Amino acid sequence: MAMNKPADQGRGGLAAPLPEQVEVPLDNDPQLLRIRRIGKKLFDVANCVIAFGNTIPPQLSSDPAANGVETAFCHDISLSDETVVVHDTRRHASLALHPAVNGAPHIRFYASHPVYNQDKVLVGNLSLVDYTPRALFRESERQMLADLAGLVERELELRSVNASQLDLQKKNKNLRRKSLIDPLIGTWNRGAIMRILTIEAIRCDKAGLPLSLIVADLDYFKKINDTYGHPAGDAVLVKVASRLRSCIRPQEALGRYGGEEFLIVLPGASHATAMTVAERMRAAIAAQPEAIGGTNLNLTISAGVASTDMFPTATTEELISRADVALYAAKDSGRNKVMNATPPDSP
Ligand SMILES: Nc1nc2c(ncn2[C@@H]2O[C@H](COP(=O)(O)OP(=O)(O)OP(=O)(O)O)[C@@H](O)[C@H]2O)c(=O)[nH]1
Repeated sequence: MAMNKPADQGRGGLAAPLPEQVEVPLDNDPQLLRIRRIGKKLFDVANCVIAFGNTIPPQLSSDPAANGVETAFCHDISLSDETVVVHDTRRHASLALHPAVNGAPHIRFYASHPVYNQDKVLVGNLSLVDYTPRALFRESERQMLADLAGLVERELELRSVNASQLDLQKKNKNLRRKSLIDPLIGTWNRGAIMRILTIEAIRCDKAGLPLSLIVADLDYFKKINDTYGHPAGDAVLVKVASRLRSCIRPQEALGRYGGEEFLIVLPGASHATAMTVAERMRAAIAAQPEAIGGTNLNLTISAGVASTDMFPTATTEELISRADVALYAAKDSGRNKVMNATPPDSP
């Protein structure tokens, strides 16, 4: 019997402890199944098994190329960092005692080659199993077995690269999201809402649709801060943002334009529609007091509305400043009001 290294330990008696966190593929990974099928055909053996250090052996695999008993047998043998060839298992000290050797399906031949991950950590073995002993396992066959194990390693590497890429994409997405969202109230921040306004203005212009915007501002907010403290003021901003958000549709956007000033972009909305939305917002805030830190606070907003159907040639900046003028008119006329920006000669 020629053998490079005795496969004489059960899974519980590994010579070297397995790394805890080794990424291992699933047993029914299609790429690995393909490699196993090639191995089976190439070496004309009963089975080609890829056993990973920390996977549970699939006793009943759905894979037609796999045989549960042989797979379990290969999982029972400790990982080896060298090529192992057992020409006849009946003559091997410990394998001869294995139930799959001294009983059905009477495994007689076993060969394996180590599989490393990209960190050069031993993670598994690619093994061949057959029912008849083999007198010979040539050097060229050892080389082919090593090449096959190399294909498995390549798969692991690809898998790891894909996972890192996905992770990076996720992180980028989160970072991008963070750069667009106001950290306190969770609406678009000023930069993001301005970008949305620019994009929507171009889109509506091309489509021949109107575009409206609302600038809404909390009334007497300084008094809330002064009376109840800045954290209470922050809580008010969060609640108000939530009520405003409930008044708009998904294709409309709410952003924090300044401290307690909100910009709402309404693509496709006419001036009349925008006035209705702004009035709905005003009513939603004034409808009932907000409980902040055990105190019921009566809140109101004032709002100014400007639309391209009233100012067809206005730039987005001009529209905002028109809405701002209307907002201050609403403040001047007593607050808790909505005012519209109209051209000087309109009724
Ligand atoms: N708590 C809190 N306060 C803020 C924040 N940003 C701005 N403010 C405060 O908002 C207040 C705005 O005050 P003013 O501009 O006088 O407005 P106002 O008191 O609402 O008065 P009117 O708008 O005229 O009704 C200031 O006290 C700012 O410090 C914030 O993020 N959190």
